[in-house]
Amino acid sequence: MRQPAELTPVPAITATASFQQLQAHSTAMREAQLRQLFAANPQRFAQMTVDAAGLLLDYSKNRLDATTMSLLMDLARERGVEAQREAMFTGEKINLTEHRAVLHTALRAPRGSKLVVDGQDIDADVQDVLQRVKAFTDKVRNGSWVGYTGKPISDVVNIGIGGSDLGPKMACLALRSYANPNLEMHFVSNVDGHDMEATLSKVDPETTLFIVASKTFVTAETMLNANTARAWFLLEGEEKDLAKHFVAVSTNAAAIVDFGIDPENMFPFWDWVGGRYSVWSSIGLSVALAVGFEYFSDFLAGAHAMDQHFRSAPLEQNMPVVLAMLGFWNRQFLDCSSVSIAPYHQDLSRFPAYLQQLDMESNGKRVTKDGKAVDVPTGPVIWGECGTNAQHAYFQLLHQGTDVTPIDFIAALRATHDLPGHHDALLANCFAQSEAFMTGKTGDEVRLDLQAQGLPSDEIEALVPHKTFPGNRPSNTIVMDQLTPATLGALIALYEHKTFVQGVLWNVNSFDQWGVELGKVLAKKIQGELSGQPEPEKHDSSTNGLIALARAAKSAYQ
Ligand SMILES: O=P(O)(O)OC[C@H]1O[C@](O)(CO)[C@@H](O)[C@@H]1O
Repeated sequence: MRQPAELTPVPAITATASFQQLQAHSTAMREAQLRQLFAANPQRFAQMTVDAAGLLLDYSKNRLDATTMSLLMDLARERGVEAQREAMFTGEKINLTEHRAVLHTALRAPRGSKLVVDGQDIDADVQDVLQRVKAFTDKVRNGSWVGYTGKPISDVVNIGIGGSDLGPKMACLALRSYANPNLEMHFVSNVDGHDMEATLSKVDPETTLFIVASKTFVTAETMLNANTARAWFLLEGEEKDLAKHFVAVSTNAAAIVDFGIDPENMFPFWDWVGGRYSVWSSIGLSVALAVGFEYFSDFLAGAHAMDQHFRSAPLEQNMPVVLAMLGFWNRQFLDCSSVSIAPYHQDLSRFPAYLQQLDMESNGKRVTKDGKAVDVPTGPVIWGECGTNAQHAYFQLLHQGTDVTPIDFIAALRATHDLPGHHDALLANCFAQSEAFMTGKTGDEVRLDLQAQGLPSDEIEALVPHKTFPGNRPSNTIVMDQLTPATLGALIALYEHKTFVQGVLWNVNSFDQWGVELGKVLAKKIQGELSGQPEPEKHDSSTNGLIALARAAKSAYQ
C-alpha cells in the first residue's frame, strides 16, 4: 500500500522519556487522596484553573499535583503538539488516510484571514458561502422567502445524520433562547421511518422547508429520508414547487443536481471540513435560520476566540491542552475507560451526544498513523446526561460503583430565564456533586451521623459500608457566565481541540472514520435479502435466523 508522503515516523508513546517519567510518578499518585491534596495546598483552586474565550476550567479536583502537570506538559511537547497544531491551522494534509487538510478553524476565522491551500483561497470561499447563508436566512426569517402557495416558512426540517445532524441539532437546542419563535426547527436523522413519520405528521407542505444536509450526499439514511420527504411533498405540491421547499448542503454538487435540487439552492462546503467538525460550515444552516445570521456570527466568533487561545497560549495555560492532558492522565494512569459529561444546563442536553461523535469517531482508533498497533489505551467511552436528572439515574454508580469515571461538569453562572429559585438550586447541585465525588464520606463520618440519629450500634455497623463514599473521584468543572452563541462556540471548539491534542499524543488519525464502513456494506446486502429477493446468502446461524424471522413477519402481514 502507498504510504502517505507526509508520514514521518513517530516513536511509540511508551518509548518517550516523559511518558516513562509519568509512569514512575503515577505509582505514588495512584495512592494520592484529593482531600489531602486540598488540605495541603489552599491555593489549589487558584493554581489549577485556566480562563479562555469566556470559559473557566477548574481542574483542581483531579488526582494530580504540580509535578504531574509539568510532566504532562513535557509529554505534550515531546509528542509534538505545538508543531501538529500549526500543521492543522496552516492547512497541511494531516488527515493522511484521506489526503486532506483539516481546516474547520478556517470556517470561523474573521474575514481577511489569509490562507491558500492547493491554490484555493480559503477565506474568499468561506466568506462567499457565509454571505449566501446570510442572504438566504434573512429571506426565510423576514418572510420574503415563501412556499408554493405564497405563505412564509414556519417549519424547517434538517435531514442529515452524524455530523450533519448532531452539531446543528445540539446547537439549535442550546441556543433556543436566541431563536425566532415563529420558525420551528425539526431534525430527522434515523433511517427508522418512525423518525420521519413523527416529523411529517407535525408539518404542513405549504410552509415547510427541507434542508438535505450531507457532506457526501450518498449517505443511505439521508438519501432515503430525503426521497421520502420529497414524495410526501409531491402529494400536495408539484415538481416545479420543489425549489421553494428543498435546499441542500453538501460538498457533492453533482449529486445534488441529480437529486433534483436547484443548484441555486445549494450551499457548498469543502472536503477539508470533517463531518463531525462541520457545524461551522453551511451544515450550520439550520442554526443560522433558527437564531439569525448575527447570532450565528457570534457563534463562529466564540469558536475563533478559542482557536486563537489554543494556537497561541503556552501549553501550561492552554485550556484545550490542559483538558486533553487530564483526560490522558485519567485514561492512561488511573485506568478510567470512560468519561461522563454532565451539563448542568437543560439546553445543553444534546451536548453529550454531540461529543460522542466528536471524540469517539475521532479517537476510537487502535492503530497509529503508520498502521502499527497503538501500545496504550486510546479514546475513552463518552457518555452523559444533564444534571440534575443524571443524579437521579446513574450517579449512584459514579459515587459508589467499582469503576472510577471522571466527570466534566458544565455550568453557566447566570440563566437565560428569570424563574426564581431554579438557578441557585441547579448550581448548588452541580457544585455539591463535584465536592461529593472529591471528598466522599468516610466510615467514621457515617458512624457519627448515625449516632447523632440515635441508632443502635449493631444497626450502625451494618449500615456503615453501604453509606460510605470512597470519594477521590476526579472531575473538571467548566463554567461560563451565560450560555450564549459565543460561549457555545468556545465550548465546542474547546472539545474539538482537546480531541485533536489527544489524537496527537496517541499518534492516531483523528480525522478519518473507517470503522463505520463495514456495517454499512453488510446492511446493504441484508436489506436486499429482507425484501425477498434474492434468497438470503449464508451468514452465521444468528444472522441467518434473524433474517428468517424478519422475512417471516413480513410475509405473514403481506
Ligand atoms: O454528511 P454525510 O456525508 O451524510 O455523513 C454523515 C456522517 O456519516 C459518517 O461518515 C459516518 O458514517 C460521519 O462521519 C458523518 O458525519
